[in-house]
Amino acid sequence: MADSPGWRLRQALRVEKPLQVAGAINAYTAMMAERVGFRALYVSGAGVANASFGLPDLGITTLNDCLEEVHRISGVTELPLLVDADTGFGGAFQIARMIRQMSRAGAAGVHIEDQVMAKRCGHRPNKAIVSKGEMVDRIKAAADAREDSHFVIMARTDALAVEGLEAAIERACACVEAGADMIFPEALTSLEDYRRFADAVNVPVLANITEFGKTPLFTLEELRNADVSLALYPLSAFRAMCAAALQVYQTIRLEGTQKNVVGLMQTREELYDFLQYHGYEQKLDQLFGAEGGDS
Ligand SMILES: C[C@](O)(C(=O)O)[C@H](CC(=O)O)C(=O)O
Ligand SMILES: [Mg+2]
Repeated sequence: MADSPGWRLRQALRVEKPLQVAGAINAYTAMMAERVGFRALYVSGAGVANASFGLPDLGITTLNDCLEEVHRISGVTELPLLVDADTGFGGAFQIARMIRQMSRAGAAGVHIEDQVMAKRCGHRPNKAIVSKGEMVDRIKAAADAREDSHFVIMARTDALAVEGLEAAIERACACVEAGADMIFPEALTSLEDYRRFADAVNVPVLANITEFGKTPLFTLEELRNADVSLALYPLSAFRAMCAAALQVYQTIRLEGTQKNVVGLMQTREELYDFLQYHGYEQKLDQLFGAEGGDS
């Protein structure tokens, strides 16, 4: 399908390398990320769990929880959305159903990982992974379920921490063979390892540049030199929003006024600009006349 979200994600990879993929914790931040020029957005599994449900990223949230975010975000942006589908949310038929529902909700692609269903954050210790065979089956089920051939199936492997580099690369290659369009090697620690993956798999490789994890905050230039095709910032804006929110709450509580933290805030004018508030207002006036409301 020309001009489907999947097609747009593949196009974006052609114009930008590494393609910067910005985590959007909700519909409004997606609009801001689009406005500053990102060409692709990300719906983080950790983000859905943490921000929408106040839960840790331990495989507790469901496909529907995630789909709801995808719906909301795809409703306000034309940018292609890469979505974190964790372990696929079930067995082969559930993975197939997940792919169709993600696609219908407006996703451009998903990544599915090889952790066991009771998953952990990729940058935490004691991860357990399924066998290579089981992971390959997840990818086969996903690739087979596509209704739009451009919809992107990205295989994420968490195997580095469990089985080492060679085994992780072998898994990634098996996933490509099974139909994965792109590879997400999780929690790598060196540029050299990214290069090894990129050389071996021959499909685009994503680097997850998440803060406070195992992967150093490599620059775009460094990633480009390691032949990385996508640079992901899954929770960067969310972490900053949380720190600012905490500061505002603490200040109001302690000082009895928010005067000292107003500088941290986005103004009403900026908010309305991103939302195109005045355009809506004009529409109202045009439809129903200008009298009657507050300004
Ligand atoms: C990319 C990730 O899967 C996510 O859900 O955003 C997380 C990010 C994080 O916890 O920093 C992961 O790397 O497991
Ligand atoms: Mg995740």
